[in-house]
Amino acid sequence: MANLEHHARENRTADSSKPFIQVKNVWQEYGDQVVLERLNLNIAEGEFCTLVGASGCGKSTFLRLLLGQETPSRGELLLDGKPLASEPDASRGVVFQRYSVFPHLTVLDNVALGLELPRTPLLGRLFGRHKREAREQAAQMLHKVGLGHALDKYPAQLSGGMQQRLAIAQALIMKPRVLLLDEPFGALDPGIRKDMHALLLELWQETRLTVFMVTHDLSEGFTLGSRILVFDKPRIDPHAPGAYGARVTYDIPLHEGRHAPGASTGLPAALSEPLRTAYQGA
Ligand SMILES: Nc1ncnc2c1ncn2[C@@H]1O[C@H](COP(=O)(O)OP(=O)(O)OP(=O)(O)O)[C@@H](O)[C@H]1O
Repeated sequence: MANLEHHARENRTADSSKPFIQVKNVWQEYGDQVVLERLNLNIAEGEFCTLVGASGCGKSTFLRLLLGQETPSRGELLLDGKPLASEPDASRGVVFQRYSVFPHLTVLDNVALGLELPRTPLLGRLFGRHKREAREQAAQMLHKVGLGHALDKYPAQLSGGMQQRLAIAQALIMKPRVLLLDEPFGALDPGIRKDMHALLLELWQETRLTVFMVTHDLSEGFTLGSRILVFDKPRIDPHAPGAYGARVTYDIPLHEGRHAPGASTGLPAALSEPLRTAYQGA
C-alpha cells in the first residue's frame, strides 16, 4: 500500500489549476463513417469517468484515442498540457473485458514481467536483486487485489473474477496515471461484479488515479463514477448512417465528496429517469 500512496503523491505534482486531460474538438472518422464528432472535455486528475452509451457509438474508440493506440482525425488530446504520446506508454494502463495475460506464466510472473520488460528490453528478464525486488513488488500488488493466495497458479486455473483481478494488478504495477477500463466486468456474474466494484473503488481512492471506464451497465456507471459521460448521436440521417458521429450528450458529476462505495447517485429523479429510458431504448 505504501507504494500506491507514494505513487499517488508523485502523481499530484502537476499544476492542479490546469485540467489534467483536455479533449479539444476531437473527431474520429473511419473512411466516410464519422464515429465521434466535436468532443470537448476537461478532466481533472483523479476523476473517475464512466462512459455509457448505445452499442457502436464510439466509447471504445474514445478509449483507444486516450490510450494513444489511434490518433484523432481532427482535434487534439492533451495530457498535462502536452499532446498525448502517439503510442501507448506507461502513463496509461488498460484492462479489457477479456483479459490478456500470458497463459504460460504464473500469476506472479505475469505481474512481475511488467516491471522486468522495460528495464531489460532485450533479455526480457531481470536477474539477482532487481528480479527479487520486482517479484516482491508484484507479490504486494497481488495481495492488494486479493490474489495473494494464488501467486503460483496459472491464468487458466483462475476464475473470471480472479483473472480480472490479475489484469488490474498487471495494469497498476506499472504505476499509470490513467487507468482505462473497457467493460472490465462485463463477463462476470453479478455477485463477483459487486466485489470487483468494491476493489476498484478502494484502489481508486488510495491512488486517486484518473479512471475512464466503459460499461454497458448504467447502474454500474452511476455507482462507480465520480462523473458519467453519456455518448449519443444527436443527429441521424437514415439515408447515410455514417454521416454523423456521437458526442457527449450528458456530462454529469456524481457523488461529490464521496468516500464510501455505494453512495447514492445524487441525480435528480427528473434527470435520471429520462436518461435511463433513453439509454435503454438506444
Ligand atoms: N479501426 C476501425 N475501422 C473502421 N471502423 C471502426 C474501427 N474501429 C471502430 N470502428 C467503428 O466505429 C464504431 C464505434 O465502435 P466502438 O467499438 O468504439 O463502439 P462502442 O461504443 O465501444 O461499442 P460497444 O458498446 O458495442 O463496444 C463502430 O461502428 C465500429 O464498427
